[in-house]
Amino acid sequence: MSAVKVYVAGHRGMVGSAIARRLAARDGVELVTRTHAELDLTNQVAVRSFMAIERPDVVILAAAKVGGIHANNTYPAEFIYENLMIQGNVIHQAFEAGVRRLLFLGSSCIYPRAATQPMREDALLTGVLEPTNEPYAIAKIAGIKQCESYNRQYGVDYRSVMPTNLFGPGDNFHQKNSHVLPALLRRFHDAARAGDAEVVVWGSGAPRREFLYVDDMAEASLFVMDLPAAAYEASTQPMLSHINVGTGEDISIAELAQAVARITGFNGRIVYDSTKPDGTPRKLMDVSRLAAMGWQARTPFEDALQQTYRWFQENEGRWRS
Ligand SMILES: NC(=O)C1=CN([C@@H]2O[C@H](COP(=O)(O)OP(=O)(O)OC[C@H]3O[C@@H](n4cnc5c(N)ncnc54)[C@H](OP(=O)(O)O)[C@@H]3O)[C@@H](O)[C@H]2O)C=CC1
Ligand SMILES: C[C@H]1O[C@H](OP(=O)(O)OP(=O)(O)OC[C@H]2O[C@@H](n3cnc4c(=O)[nH]c(N)nc43)[C@H](O)[C@@H]2O)[C@@H](O)[C@@H](O)C1=O
Repeated sequence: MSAVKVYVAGHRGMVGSAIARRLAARDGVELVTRTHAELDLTNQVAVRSFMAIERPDVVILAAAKVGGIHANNTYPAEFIYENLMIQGNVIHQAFEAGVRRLLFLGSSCIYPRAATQPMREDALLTGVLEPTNEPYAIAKIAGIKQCESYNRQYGVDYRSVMPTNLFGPGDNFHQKNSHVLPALLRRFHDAARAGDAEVVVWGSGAPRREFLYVDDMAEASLFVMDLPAAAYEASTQPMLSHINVGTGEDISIAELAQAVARITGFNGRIVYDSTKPDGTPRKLMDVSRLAAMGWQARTPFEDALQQTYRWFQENEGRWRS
């Protein structure tokens, strides 16, 4: 039997690399990858030519313009333009090249800012989005709807998973553009090493977030991708094809800061900078649909935090330039 050819878009990113590692360990999989420098996914002609030549059997779309609250709020044009282009090109050109199965990675920010907690899949398009990341969320919603539209019109099998906030080895530890967890690991680590008296955390500390370890996310992605078509369809309602991925548990940013202080050995004061935005007050996923299908997160938060911190310490150099 010939190998299944799987193209992972974004294979050097945090999630894409975790997915690629799992796929590489599987028998019967031929992994296809291109770096950003080799293939700019915003370039329609290049993506068309790549798909026509490679003709993968399956596409996993983990490439995107990604960042935390500051990056989303500061570069909204890049977040909407690049994500719409990447998705539009990859999904459409995959279809043109005969790809029958595709997995699109969205985000929990697709749900309204004031969505009932925990957020069920059918909360989509029921209210106003969080302003700090609306352009990114609109692009992600368009990605879900593009997959649904091709399924409806052409009978292909394009699936969507909506991850909660992710973290782990390979994360982005940029001082401003990263998400909160890597940002705090770095800041508290630096403060502990320098013997600083205090560390500043953005916002009020009150917002609540749900954090999923990237290896669990990679496992969930392949779990959803591998489901037989009937099982996937049965789990989704018509016009509601996306599936939440998370732990089903959240913590406040203040609790996160305390956990990071513990792990990095910081004993000083934690102060809150109220000039920085809080963003969505709470983003807790309802993960009952995925649980009913047979998957749940398994890496304990403290273990995952330790592993991420270890990875940061081993790779610190790349963030110091
Ligand atoms: N991290 C998180 O907390 C969450 C992530 N997600 C989603 O999961 C997916 C993966 O995110 P994550 O791994 O964290 O992100 P990363 O930033 O770590 O990885 C994104 C990857 O996409 C590549 N990429 C970006 N733009 C282009 C382009 N124009 N052409 C080719 N490649 C490109 C990047 O390459 P390069 O670095 O070389 O530019 C990188 O390899 C995304 O869809 C994201 O929206 C959803 C919820 C939460
Ligand atoms: C995954 C998700 O990520 C983004 O949304 P977000 O959850 O709001 O992202 P965040 O991780 O950057 O912040 C979470 C909370 O934490 C607070 N916070 C404290 N101190 C720091 C800090 O130092 N850095 C950051 N980034 N946040 C901090 C921050 O003020 C906020 O209250 C989306 O834009 C979009 O990308 C998306 O889908």
